[in-house]
Amino acid sequence: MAHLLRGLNQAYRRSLRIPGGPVSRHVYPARAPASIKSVRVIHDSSTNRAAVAAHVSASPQQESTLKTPIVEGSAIKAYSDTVNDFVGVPNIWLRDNCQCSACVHEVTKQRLLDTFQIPRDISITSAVKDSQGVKVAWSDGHKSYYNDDFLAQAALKNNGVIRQGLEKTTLWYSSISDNPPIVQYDAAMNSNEGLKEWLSKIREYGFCYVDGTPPTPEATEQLLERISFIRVTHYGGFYDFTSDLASKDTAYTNIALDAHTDTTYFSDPAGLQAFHLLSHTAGAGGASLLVDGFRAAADLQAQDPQAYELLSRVNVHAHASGNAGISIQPYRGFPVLLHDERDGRLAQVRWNSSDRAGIELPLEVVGSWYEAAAKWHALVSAPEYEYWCQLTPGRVVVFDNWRVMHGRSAFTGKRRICGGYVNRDDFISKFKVLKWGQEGVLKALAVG
Ligand SMILES: C[N+](C)(C)CCCC[C@H](N)C(=O)O
Ligand SMILES: O=C(O)CCC(=O)C(=O)O
Repeated sequence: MAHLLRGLNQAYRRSLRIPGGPVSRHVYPARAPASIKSVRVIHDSSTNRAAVAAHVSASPQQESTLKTPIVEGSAIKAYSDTVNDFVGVPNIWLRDNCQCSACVHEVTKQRLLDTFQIPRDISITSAVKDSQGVKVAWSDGHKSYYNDDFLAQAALKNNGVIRQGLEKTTLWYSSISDNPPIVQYDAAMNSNEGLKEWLSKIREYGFCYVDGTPPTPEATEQLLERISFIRVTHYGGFYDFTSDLASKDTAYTNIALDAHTDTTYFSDPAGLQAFHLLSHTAGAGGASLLVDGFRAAADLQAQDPQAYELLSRVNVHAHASGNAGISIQPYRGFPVLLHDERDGRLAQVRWNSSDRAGIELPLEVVGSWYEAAAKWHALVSAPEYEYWCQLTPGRVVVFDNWRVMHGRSAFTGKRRICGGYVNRDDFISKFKVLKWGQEGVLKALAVG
């Protein structure tokens, strides 16, 4: 066995070009980011499991925890949570990120400054600290002002919080059925506060119902457009479908669909997906399935780190080839568990056995991927992970297609569902501007 593992290991590492030792992945960063406020154990009554949810309080470094920058002569220093000390802010970076109206277009927020006209030996001729920030005079004659909270984030690792629109994360099992996240249609439609609450719940739980939605395609489409425009694909834009194979995909049939994420065949899978069951007549079945992929990933990582690593490192290809003249594939393969290279967080689950194409491993070792994938499949198809729900007219489910898998039971009769996809970046954009305001988001651009 040992020689087999060694051989597998060598072939596997060759194929993955992993230098040196094992790469361990974390659903959450190895180090608790400075912003972690609490780790709360949630006792899941139905399975008596202690489900640990690391509550990453994703608000940017609270003002109170941000460390005010230091001015020493003509040097400006920002606090680094890598070295736990203040470090010098490079002049070229600081000059390039001047926010004045000559350097940044006041309306478009785009850089007007020609970065490559900045003298390579640019220096600070004077730096004066006031209660809000630092006034800087440059050797090229330019004058800048930098807010404290801008400089305070400059050398922090976890600045992806705003960029990613990170919210606290609550992982769940099937017992989420006891108390699923719900908002009301009127609130989501009529106020930004209601819209923010809805998106915040999707960010926290990976899905949220919108109850009280008029059972029409028009109302459903308007609801989704509160978030952003609906993504058009080879299925069209806003979809209203039944089991008539109008599009050549098994979604347009009445067979059962195992837990999966959609559009794994796009380089950029849809960010949000929505379903609104408008009617189901003369038949039965067609229950909906949701599974928290981040919950399953956290448990796989704890139970079988090697399987987790394989699924995090081995690229898998996908395709959509049913419609005439179409065979869509991403420009490269992607792992089932895709991590943010910057902070190690699990960023995306890509799981769809129906649409899977090649597995990027030498044929002689491809069995290792199947073994790891079988462990994943065993988790995500276990009753404690499967949240079965029966959609009804008026209850729209919107879920994060990068985290939550979905499926359905087989059905008979005429079943009509409508909904749509929203791009990931458009979803996050809407959420973070609602949460931190345009200014708060703009201030974080230069720091990661
Ligand atoms: C458009 N609508 C949602 C009705 C169907 C899309 C088909 C999804 C495809 N099986 C996939 O897994 O990506
Ligand atoms: O019909 C359903 O309930 C779900 C269909 C589905 O999984 C999909 O469209 O991706």
